[in-house]
Amino acid sequence: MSGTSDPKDLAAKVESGDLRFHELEEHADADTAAAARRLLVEEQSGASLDTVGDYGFPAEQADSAIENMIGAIQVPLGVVGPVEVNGAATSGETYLPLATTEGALLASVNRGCSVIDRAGGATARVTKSGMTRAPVFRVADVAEAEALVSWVRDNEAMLKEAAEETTNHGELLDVTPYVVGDNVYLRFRYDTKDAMGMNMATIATRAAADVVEAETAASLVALSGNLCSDKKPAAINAVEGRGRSVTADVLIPRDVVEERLHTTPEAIAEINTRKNLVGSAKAGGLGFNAHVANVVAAMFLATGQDAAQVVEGSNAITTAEVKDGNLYFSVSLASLEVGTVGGGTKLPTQAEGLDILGVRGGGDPAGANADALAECIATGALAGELSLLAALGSRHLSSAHESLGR
Ligand SMILES: CC(C)(COP(=O)([O-])OP(=O)([O-])OC[C@H]1O[C@@H](n2cnc3c(N)ncnc32)[C@H](O)[C@@H]1OP(=O)([O-])[O-])[C@@H](O)C(=O)NCCC(=O)NCCSC(=O)C[C@@](C)(O)CC(=O)[O-]
Ligand SMILES: NC(=O)C1=CN([C@@H]2O[C@H](COP(=O)(O)OP(=O)(O)OC[C@H]3O[C@@H](n4cnc5c(N)ncnc54)[C@H](OP(=O)(O)O)[C@@H]3O)[C@@H](O)[C@H]2O)C=CC1
Repeated sequence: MSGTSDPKDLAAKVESGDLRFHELEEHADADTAAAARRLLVEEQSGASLDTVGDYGFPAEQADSAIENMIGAIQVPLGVVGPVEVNGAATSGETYLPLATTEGALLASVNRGCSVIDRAGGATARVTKSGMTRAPVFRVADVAEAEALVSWVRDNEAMLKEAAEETTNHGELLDVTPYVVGDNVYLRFRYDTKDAMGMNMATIATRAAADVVEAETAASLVALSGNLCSDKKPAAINAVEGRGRSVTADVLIPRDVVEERLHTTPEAIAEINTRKNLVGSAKAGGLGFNAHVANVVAAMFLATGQDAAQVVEGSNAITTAEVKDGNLYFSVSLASLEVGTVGGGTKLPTQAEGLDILGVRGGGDPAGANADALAECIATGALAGELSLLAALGSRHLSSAHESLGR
């Protein structure tokens, strides 16, 4: 990079057609480039961007996270807890970082955490792991489709070798074919360790798709054929999982439910059945829960995850049962796509969010940090479900949002 450190000079060159709006980082440092774009946007829109331009990290550090940068949006960040997470990858008391603009949300999750803590903590486990990419191939007819499926079954090792040549950490776990007429979808599933893995899986699948095209009659139509399925509501993720499948549960003594949540185990179990299970079934929903997306979104923002994948993160089922008079409560997130390396996790504020949980960077063994993050998010989701169902039981939902959320 060489050139000017004057944003006005840069902006003038864009206006005169000498420089392109998206190439300013080639002619100035990233902060100057962002300042020049603000000037251009302010002039065009009449907006004042002083606050957007008042960000607390060098713009250069956001280089791999955004193009056409003009500044940063600041979302308030808070914590709930500390709460005891008894996971396989993490254990002990931890604060959970949540970034949100929804008043009452942290109060609610905090209440849930305090109840979980009084019950001895949440147990959390990742039960399945794998990031998927499913290219679609065109074949001549059903006979050729079947031939491709057979070839894939016989040659998975060849595909694995090609895919894994593109990555030091990723491992191809399996390839599942789906046939629809003359379309063949190959759903590649990878262990992406501590990375969320969508770039890693896409690059590896491209290499494997080249082998499929070279060795069979199939023709690649699109590297993503939507059976992956990324950033869209899809039953395949709810059933088969994507990213981490993670479950958290807790057994809460009756007196804690009554004293801290102002309701009973029976009321929470009934609400869960009639609302989260029957209500969601009637609505044709995929999320048999109350507001898992709230905690997933807030913890995703706080820790640098890809916000669009909250779609999959909300594929969760909440269960509630009265056991010997006490409340057994669980939440199972089928497709939680999380990483502690790569993507937005590299940004300074998000990396500090990961530090609160002690999971920044690669884990030992690789994958352990992303597993721990999944266990923490599942615990937060458990707390949120518990508190909201209790508020519905004690009829405190609207009053809570009158006093805290407006
Ligand atoms: C608001 C509460 C917690 C009050 O509940 P409460 O029991 O009256 O509160 P409290 O004053 O007795 O305090 C109990 C604990 O709550 C926490 N707490 C309490 N206040 C705060 C605060 N200001 N800041 C931080 N933490 C707070 C804190 O842990 C505290 O313990 P302490 O530390 O005092 O021993 C309760 O009424 C509640 O949880 N309401 C539910 C609100 C909620 O869950 N909203 C979620 C968003 S709803 C939505 O977006 C989705 C939806 C609803 O559309 C989905 C659907 O269709 O279901
Ligand atoms: N391409 C696409 O279609 C899509 C991309 N995205 C974006 O993809 C990004 C996330 O992709 P992702 O692949 O996770 O991240 P990156 O593309 O940032 O790659 C992360 C890299 O970190 C390296 N790495 C270092 N230590 C570890 C470790 N302990 N475990 C795993 N990997 C490690 C790996 O290199 P190596 O592979 O050499 O081992 C890995 O490929 C996000 O920015 C997201 O927004 C989102 C959806 C779709």
